Amino acid sequence: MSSRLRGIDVFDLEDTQEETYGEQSGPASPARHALTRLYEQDQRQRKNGSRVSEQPPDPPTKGKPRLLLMGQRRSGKSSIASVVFHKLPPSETLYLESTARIQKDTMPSFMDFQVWDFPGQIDIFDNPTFDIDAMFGEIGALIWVIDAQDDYLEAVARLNVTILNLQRTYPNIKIEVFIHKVDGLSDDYKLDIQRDITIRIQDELSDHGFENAPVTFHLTSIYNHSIFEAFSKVIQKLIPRLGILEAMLTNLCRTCRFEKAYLFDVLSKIYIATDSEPADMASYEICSDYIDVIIDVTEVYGSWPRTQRYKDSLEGPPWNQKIEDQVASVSAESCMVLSDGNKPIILREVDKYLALVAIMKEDSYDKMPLVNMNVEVVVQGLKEFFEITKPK
Ligand SMILES: Nc1nc2c(ncn2[C@@H]2O[C@H](COP(=O)(O)OP(=O)(O)OP(=O)(O)O)[C@@H](O)[C@H]2O)c(=O)[nH]1
Repeated sequence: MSSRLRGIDVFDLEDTQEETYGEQSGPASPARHALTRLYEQDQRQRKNGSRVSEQPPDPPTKGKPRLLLMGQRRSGKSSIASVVFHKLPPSETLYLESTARIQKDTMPSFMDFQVWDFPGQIDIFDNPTFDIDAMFGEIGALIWVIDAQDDYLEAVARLNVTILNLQRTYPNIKIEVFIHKVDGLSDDYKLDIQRDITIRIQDELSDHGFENAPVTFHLTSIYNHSIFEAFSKVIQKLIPRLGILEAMLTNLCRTCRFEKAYLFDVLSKIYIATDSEPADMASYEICSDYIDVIIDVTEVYGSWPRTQRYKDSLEGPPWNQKIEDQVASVSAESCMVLSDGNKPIILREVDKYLALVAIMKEDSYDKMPLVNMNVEVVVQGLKEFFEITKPK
């Protein structure tokens, strides 16, 4: 087993005896077990040149996973894509023009997915020029956007036709219904709409013999974090072995006494995993806003590349060690702590796309060196996870 993987051992703040890296003597955590199994499986696979599969994940996709945004005209598809993936301020979506042709966007992110924005007026099943197989063959998820502030009966009817057409040939396609523009609607009204739409879709599907079609509903708006939360849930379904990531974060929270930890895709601010405590909007918002603070600060002050001379002086006497061996985090500049009230927040870059953000409890602050060490160990584990699970 590689030393890096062995480093998945984390150090409990309760037990300050265990402050050195090394073999863990006590019982291993579920995350460690899972990652070890995954690692060994990967080693076997490399040796045999074949895939050894204990629990087969979703069928591998050849290209980049694709998210298709569909729905009626003016339902808000382009606004969603622009706000989430291009940082357009929500108020500026008022000036977006209607989409005339399919917009294909490749998102540079930890999993390099594509977002296709369909014009509302197109009915792909009515139009023989569309190659349905090329479109849906390697799809990650179909996101159907319904304008909750408008009459939605026609949108629901079109969605039903689409699901029925797809279920016969592509039964595994994940269908995500965004009941959108719910800002300004009362909580009771939102839930009434969601219930009504859900019943209409499920009744239609069961009339045609599809009882358990994979359809999920989300209440969304571009004017708050709900759209990011919904995309997070959609993307998480595309991550193979998400449970391992969640177990690693849960373990980190337990050992460092963090209240909540999120693994973020920094560009889109979608969170791709969190610990097992229930995710609440407030903690997501504060962690996501904190990423903005860090990005803004970096934009103002720039990153801080060390000159070779400075590096040589740091690595020389009295330390006589490589910088990487001297600090807990190689990219120490992105490891910062801010205090929000009495709860510090820690952000640690994982790679150029991902960052780990956690809300700490008050009393964990005085054990910062140990916290840093645990975070570093988990970050190395995360890197290893993505190395092993990335499509080959
Ligand atoms: N209140 C509110 N308005 C929204 C929201 N999302 C989008 N809109 C508005 O809805 C209008 C239509 O948005 P678009 O993104 O152009 O809709 P579209 O689905 O791409 O439309 P087509 O390109 O014609 O298919 C714009 O004026 C947006 O500002 C939302 O969450 N809440």
